[in-house]
This record gives sequence, C-alpha cells and structure tokens, in this order.
Amino acid sequence: MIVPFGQRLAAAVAERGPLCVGIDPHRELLLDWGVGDDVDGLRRFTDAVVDALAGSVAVLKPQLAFYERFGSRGLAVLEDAVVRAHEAGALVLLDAKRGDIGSTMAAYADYLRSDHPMQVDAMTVSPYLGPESLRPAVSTATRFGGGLFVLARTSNPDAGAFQHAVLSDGARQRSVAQVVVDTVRGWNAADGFVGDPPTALAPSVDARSGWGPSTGSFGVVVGATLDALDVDLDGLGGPVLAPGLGAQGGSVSDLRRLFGAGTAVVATVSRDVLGAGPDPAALRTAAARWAEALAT
Ligand SMILES: O=C(O)c1cc(=O)[nH]c(=O)n1[C@@H]1O[C@H](COP(=O)(O)O)[C@@H](O)[C@H]1O
Repeated sequence: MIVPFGQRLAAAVAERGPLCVGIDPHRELLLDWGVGDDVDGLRRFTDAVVDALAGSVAVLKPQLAFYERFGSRGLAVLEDAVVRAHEAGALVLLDAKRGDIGSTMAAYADYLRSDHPMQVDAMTVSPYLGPESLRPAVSTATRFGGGLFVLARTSNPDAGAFQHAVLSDGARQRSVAQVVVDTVRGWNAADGFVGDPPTALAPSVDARSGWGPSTGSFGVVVGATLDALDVDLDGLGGPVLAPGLGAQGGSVSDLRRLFGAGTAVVATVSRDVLGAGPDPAALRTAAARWAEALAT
C-alpha cells in the first residue's frame, strides 16, 4: 500500500521530532574532516553522517550538487546512502531544486518513482518556470507517495528582490512567494493549482502542531532567516521546510517568532551539525542539541 509522504512525514516527526539534517559535503568540510576532497572522502563523509544520524533524525536531506561534483561515482555514493538511510528509518528529502518545462520536469520527478535506482521520499523543486511547470511532479508524487517542497521564501539575503515581486491577477495582487504558497495549498487541497481562499485545516491535523494523519504531501520552503513572515501560510495543509539555522544565523527562537502554532515545520540544519564530525558521537550530540531545542 502506498502511504502518502505527508502521512509518513507526520509519523516520523511524531516519533523522532521535526529535525532534518542536511548532508552537504562541502569541499571545506571534507578537508576539515581529514577525509579528502575526492570520491573516497565523499563516501566516508556520507556514510559517517548516515550511520550516525539515520537511526534518530526524521529526515536526511542530501544536497545533490555535492554528489554531482564527482560525476557518476559521486551519484553512486548517494545511491548507496539513500538505501542505508531508509534501512535505518530516516526519510530522504533530495535537495535537488529542480524546475523545468513540464515535459522535462516529469523526468526530474522520476526520483520519486519506485523504479528509480535512487528513489527518495521527497525532493525540493523550483517554481521559477511557473507553477504549472511543476504539475508533472505533483502527479508523480501523488502516484508514488512522494512529496515536494517548493521554494517560496528562501533563506538567502537577496531572495526578497524576486520573491516579493508583485503579480497582478485582475483586482488581486500577490507576491511571487504568495502565489507559490497558494499553489501548494491548492495541491494539498487536491483541487487544482492556484488555491484561492485558505482551506480549513483538516480535522485530523493537530491544530497546535500542524502535524497529523492528514498532513499534506506538498510543502514550501521558508527560511528561518526572514525578518518577518511575509507570506500567508494559513491553511497550507502541508509542511514548511525551514533552512537557514545555525550557519546562516537562524535560531530556534526565530522559528517560534516566524511560525506560529499550527504550522508543521521541519527545521533543517546542515553545517552546524556536520561541522561536529567525523566523530559519530559528536555528530549525534550536535544533532541532539538541535532536536532538544526544537522540542522545548
Ligand atoms: O531547499 C533548501 O534546502 C534550502 C532552501 C533555502 O532557502 N536555503 C537553504 O539554505 N537551503 C539549503 O539548506 C542547506 C543549508 O545549509 P546550512 O546553512 O549549512 O545549514 C543547504 O543545502 C541549502 O542548499
């Protein structure tokens, strides 16, 4: 039976908490770890992170770019890591940030198919070509129980220049970021693309946490680095991936400031945890520190 990603994510968060650890084997980190900036170093780094954390964190988020750097041998490392992460009980969110015309998008979305050599639970996608371009990925995700996280208000300092741009749609004016959020809300409501009025939270979602058996499979990315939440997430019906913690300056109190009760937030941290390696115990301690802060 195919269990939708949103349900699987809600269950993982209930069991393990809302922490996602990003696997970003930066060249500098590989050198700091003393494993070398080569395929062997990439494998040692990746295996160490997966072995240390996949049994305890809800989600691991490998960044595809760091594997593509090493060509097919880098991708082979990632393929193995995805299997190991799943075996240890973690969900895998592939940070791919793909987006293209619909016919090509369908091929990118194959990462969510059960016959893909590296099937993942969810992937990040970019809406820059317009929300309709992502429709094939929504279909694939729905068919195979996968999820999507769409870039809405990203954590980089100059993101607002694009994402605050205002689109006119008759009498209504919305920012680009808001159109993205409204579109994802529509996907979760399963009634088309640009969801208009916020839909009420489904009754089986816990209004205090935003998590529950009917948490949707389609989420948005909103950085923990924002000065203020400048998109309306009401009734999104799906999760919010919040990057920017630690190395980019965001903190757990920023999450509380930005996202009220009832928002299903997955907090993602990469360098602030990875920098503790290669000692597995130190990696686990660094992740546990974030997990505890998120739980209090
Ligand atoms: O989609 C993402 O994961 C993402 C979106 C965003 O707005 N900002 C952002 O930093 N990310 C990713 O999240 C990770 C953040 O890494 P750290 O700053 O080391 O925690 C990187 O892999 C980024 O590519």
